[in-house]
Amino acid sequence: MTEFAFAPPPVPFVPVAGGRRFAVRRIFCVGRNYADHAREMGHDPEREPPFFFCKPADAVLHDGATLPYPQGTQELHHEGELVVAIGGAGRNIDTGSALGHVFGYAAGNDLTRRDLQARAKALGRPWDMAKGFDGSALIGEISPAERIGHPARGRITLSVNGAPRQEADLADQIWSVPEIIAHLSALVALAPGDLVMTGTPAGVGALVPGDLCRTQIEGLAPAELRIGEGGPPQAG
Ligand SMILES: CC(=O)CC(=O)C(=O)O
Repeated sequence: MTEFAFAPPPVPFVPVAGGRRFAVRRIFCVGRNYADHAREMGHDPEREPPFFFCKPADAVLHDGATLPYPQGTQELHHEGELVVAIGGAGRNIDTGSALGHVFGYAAGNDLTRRDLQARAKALGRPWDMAKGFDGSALIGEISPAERIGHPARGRITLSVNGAPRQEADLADQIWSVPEIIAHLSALVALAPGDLVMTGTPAGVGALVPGDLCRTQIEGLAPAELRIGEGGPPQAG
């Protein structure tokens, strides 16, 4: 058998409640999925179909991790989000069967280098370097759908050092989880290991070294990270 030129990298994973690991394949993110957040970013929520961007699988950060303040930015922002873990393959999935492709749910934080994003938007360039940097995808422990069902409503909050910054209800999402899966699977074939970060409510804001940032969603394990001084990410 032909050998690899170097040892294959470790498989990124997210812990699952009860002890297993969810191997991460890809991370998709939905943009502007809460009307109030779309408005705070200067957009009209009524007229826009969902759009997607990606983060690398190895951008995953576990609950309890310290993220050294990322390089290349002066404006690191938090975005608390519901994360959907895909457990069943499919494309062109209809909304009626979409939930059958879901393995479970987690709380997460779509960390964003807002200054780089603003520059990319102004120049009509991709968001990859604003959204897909090392440690940019905090994903909390996954609760399997077979245990908790499929949360269509419930409080989602994000706090920094205990002070509330973001608060909404999952029912406020413009596009529901089945609709997101239907739209996304019309663009790519979904597969077990894919994660979908489903968008953030209003109230995004800056994080600085020393901050403790916690995303909490009713019925799910919280996802927390601390911001450290600059340097490579450290495991949780
Ligand atoms: C404007 C954004 O940063 C998009 C996004 O990540 C979200 O709405 O969530």
